[in-house]
Amino acid sequence: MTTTRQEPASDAVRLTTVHKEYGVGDHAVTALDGVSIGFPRGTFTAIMGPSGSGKSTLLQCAAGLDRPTGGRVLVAGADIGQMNERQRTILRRDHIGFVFQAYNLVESLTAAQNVELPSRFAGRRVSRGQVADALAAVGLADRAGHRPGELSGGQQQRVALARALVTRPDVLFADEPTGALDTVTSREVLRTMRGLVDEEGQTTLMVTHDPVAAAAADVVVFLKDGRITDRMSLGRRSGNRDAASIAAHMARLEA
Ligand SMILES: Nc1ncnc2c1ncn2[C@@H]1O[C@H](COP(=O)(O)OP(=O)(O)OP(=O)(O)O)[C@@H](O)[C@H]1O
Repeated sequence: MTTTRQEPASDAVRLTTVHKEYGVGDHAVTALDGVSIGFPRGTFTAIMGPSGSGKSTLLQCAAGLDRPTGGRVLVAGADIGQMNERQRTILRRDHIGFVFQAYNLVESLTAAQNVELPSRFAGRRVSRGQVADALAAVGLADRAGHRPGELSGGQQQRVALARALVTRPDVLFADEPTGALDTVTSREVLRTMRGLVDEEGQTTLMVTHDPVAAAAADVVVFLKDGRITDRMSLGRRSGNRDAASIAAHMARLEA
């Protein structure tokens, strides 16, 4: 594909003047209005913005779950706009991991079986060793045989993380991964996600409403009315101070 040559080598995902409209005519809603941004490999980006600003739409377009109405999305060097539905499904299976607010674990299966099952359904076998490695990477090596009902909310979300990471995806997409968790378990999941970036170089994109969650990232991107308004680089993280600046920035956007 000739388009791949234009992708900077360091970006795992790149959006170029991406537009997304829902509906037509009088009912048309512009969810993304010319968004251009690259997500460098090995970095953790948080996407924030007021309700309806286009965060989930950006995530869905960047992950190949939805198609933009205009512009271009490159994931792992491939142009999503040039792909049919089947090719996008394969791209998601082989290159992308997802975590959502709801863990969506199967209650009757063990943690290890939950990690293994979706890949097998998608036609991609993962070995026992890969499952064990994924559980170890999220700090749950000793919980492989436990069922979801025997795990805390934070541990269940970490099983969902292991499930997303077992195929070693190029990019992990997380939509409000701590939205259903209390402060303590939320911190535990964020620490795990941060560790995966630092130790495994896991490129991660996370949508969140929570400034504390966003402070775990390297960069916070702010959206308003479908446009990127700002980008805050957190450099060496300083926890609460970053969360306070992020919250102040959000308050200005929502004013
Ligand atoms: N399937 C859809 N059909 C029509 N309009 C949609 C659809 N999905 C999103 N929208 C609209 O697109 C805009 C952006 O929505 P999006 O869900 O991306 O925002 P968000 O920032 O994630 O919001 P929230 O924080 O409330 O989840 C909103 O105006 C929303 O109403």
